[in-house]
Amino acid sequence: MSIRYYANQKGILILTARDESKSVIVSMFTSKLENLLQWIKNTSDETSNPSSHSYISPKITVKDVQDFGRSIYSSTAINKSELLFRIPPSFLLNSTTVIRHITRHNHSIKLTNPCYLSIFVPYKTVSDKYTAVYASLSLDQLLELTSFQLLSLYITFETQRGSDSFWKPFWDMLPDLDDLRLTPLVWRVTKAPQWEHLWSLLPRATQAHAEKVWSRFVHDVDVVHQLLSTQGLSSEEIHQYLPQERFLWAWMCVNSRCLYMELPQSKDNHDNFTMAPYVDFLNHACDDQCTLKINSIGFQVSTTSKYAAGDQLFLSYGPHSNTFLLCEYGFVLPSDNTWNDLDITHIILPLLKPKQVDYLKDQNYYGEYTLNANSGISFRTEVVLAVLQEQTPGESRRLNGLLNGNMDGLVYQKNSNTLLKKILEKVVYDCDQKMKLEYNDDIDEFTKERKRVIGILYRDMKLIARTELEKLELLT
Ligand SMILES: C[S@@+](CC[C@H](N)C(=O)[O-])C[C@H]1O[C@@H](n2cnc3c(N)ncnc32)[C@H](O)[C@@H]1O
Repeated sequence: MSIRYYANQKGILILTARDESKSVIVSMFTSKLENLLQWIKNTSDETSNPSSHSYISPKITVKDVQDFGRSIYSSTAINKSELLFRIPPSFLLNSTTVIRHITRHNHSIKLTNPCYLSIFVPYKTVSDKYTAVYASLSLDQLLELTSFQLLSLYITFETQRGSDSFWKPFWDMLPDLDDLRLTPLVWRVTKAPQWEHLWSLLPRATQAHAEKVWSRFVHDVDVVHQLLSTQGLSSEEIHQYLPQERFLWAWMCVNSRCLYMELPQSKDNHDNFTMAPYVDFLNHACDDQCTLKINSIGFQVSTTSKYAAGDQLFLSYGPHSNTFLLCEYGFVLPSDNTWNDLDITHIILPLLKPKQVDYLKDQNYYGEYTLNANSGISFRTEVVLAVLQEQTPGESRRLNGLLNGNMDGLVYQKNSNTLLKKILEKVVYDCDQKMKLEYNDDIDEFTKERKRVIGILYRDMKLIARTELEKLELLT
């Protein structure tokens, strides 16, 4: 249970705590935040020894608000291009720092790469059953894990080490699993009430994305379990060291809070990320409102626009549709997500004849037929609508002209528009049935919320279909 502040329309924060128990929760939040600041040796003077101190602008504050969770607000006006945070490398959680901390417990490993040696680790460390596992792991075994697997394993272990973990102040400010309750992966792993039904209600494209997240998670669980079994742990012990819900929570914290950062020892781009205390309180908005810079003195965030006192500060996590945001982060933008798209692949594929399928596969245009909220139909969609008009597409000069960019495709437009109109009318009809979920009255609060976001996804899809239909009507 966490206390919330409610932002009114002007973004002014109103604390709703009235009774004493709620005030206790508020003061716990404040003291955990202070611990975090103390731990990262915060200074509000950006000139003082930047290589070891974190800088947190004195013009910002963290609040826990409804619908957003912990969020960063300006406490006074902030200009464009002002530095907001600088977190030094030793306080960033990524595969470099984790390997440095883990190998501290294994005296036979000598790290030589300078990227590890500049990381601060406490001289005194407490030994326990978790550090005994660290001590048994070789550097090769650690380097074989993806950053994702390594960080999820480490967070799961370290959070069970309580105050003996160097990172405790950071763990204490991570969200609860309940805060991530809208994520389909979380419903599925925790077997939430009606999860199978909820899963079946998801739009196809969202369901497909949620399946991919599930497969990634299951794969990571398998890899980490296998690693621990090679260290001599029985399967019962593995479940004690890595309780499923705690691992899920750690995995979701990594997934929803990782920021791109190139790391010297990473095997591929997926490993290039870090978690950054305090910076990770920034919520997402479509427009890029902050900019990131990474160098030897750490991870730095500056503003790209002005803020008035009381504004919430945002960072764009990337060009993400609501499907992506829900599956990966556990939230949706209720309106104006310019990256939303409508996937009509499942309606188009059954219309294709074998020769058309072969042609599309040959040309790498098979599947992923979408319309975007802003830019309308994608080129892939335009191509497939043209291919549907060709009996022997491989022999069509006009089709090849369209694909090579030598022809504008006008010759196909009339029939493409007629077919697209029928498809979009079907989408609108289907969405009309499902959008009502946004206003469901399920008696279980969490199920109600989950259904509400599914309803929003259908509303998003209908909006794109209707906008495109209006454009088509103007053309006829
Ligand atoms: C990097 S964290 C941001 C801090 C987070 N609010 C917290 O309480 O710790 C990312 C998480 O914040 C929440 N979040 C981010 N942007 C949001 C938004 N625009 N609306 C609602 N929730 C958002 C989601 O739960 C997401 O998984």
